[in-house]
Amino acid sequence: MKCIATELPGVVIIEPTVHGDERGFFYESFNQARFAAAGIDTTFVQTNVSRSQRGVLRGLHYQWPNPQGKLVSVLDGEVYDVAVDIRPDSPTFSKSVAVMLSGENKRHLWIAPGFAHGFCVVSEQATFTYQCTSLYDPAADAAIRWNDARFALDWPISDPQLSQKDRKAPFFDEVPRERLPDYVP
Ligand SMILES: Cc1cn([C@H]2C[C@H](O)[C@@H](COP(=O)(O)OP(=O)(O)O[C@H]3O[C@H](C)C(=O)[C@H](O)[C@H]3O)O2)c(=O)[nH]c1=O
Repeated sequence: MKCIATELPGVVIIEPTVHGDERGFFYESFNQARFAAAGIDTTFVQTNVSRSQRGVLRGLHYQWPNPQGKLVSVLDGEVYDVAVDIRPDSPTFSKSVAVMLSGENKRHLWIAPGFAHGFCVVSEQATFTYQCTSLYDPAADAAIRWNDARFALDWPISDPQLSQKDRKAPFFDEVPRERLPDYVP
């Protein structure tokens, strides 16, 4: 597998080694030893799958307390995936990384705990799957408005289909400090 650093420490693009043969292909989506050797020493306790149609945008979401690290990828279709540093004390606060993830490129994105995450679907359909380092905690589940000008995200769609929760998500400046992740160097 190949790891590609991004401008955000804690957000890493991973390209798995794909084993193709006349039947199709095989790749390891996660291998604890290989990830640890690459500096991502983690395990996962929950795997999620969501399916969305073109134009759907899910995000920007995070958990605090009980933040989740996420290893995200697309099984089929294509999404524009975004991780945003929302930790006020972080040296890279308010910076973001955007990556195209697709069933074709098989790219994964590791997003350490403390970042907000979101994606929008640019194919007819997309099956999105991600492993989390901590369990879903509805009381800690939080969202920030997808198009908050503070983060200047360059979404490839302008009028996304949003959940009710995401339509009403607060802007960053409306979120009390205690509901934002702490920066852990
Ligand atoms: C996240 C989650 C949700 N749910 C239930 C709660 C709702 O009844 C339903 C849909 O939840 P929600 O609208 O929050 O799902 P998404 O909008 O896809 O949220 C996710 O999408 C963004 C991109 C993320 O990175 C987060 O992991 C996650 O917030 O699934 C669960 O039962 N377990 C879970 O772990």
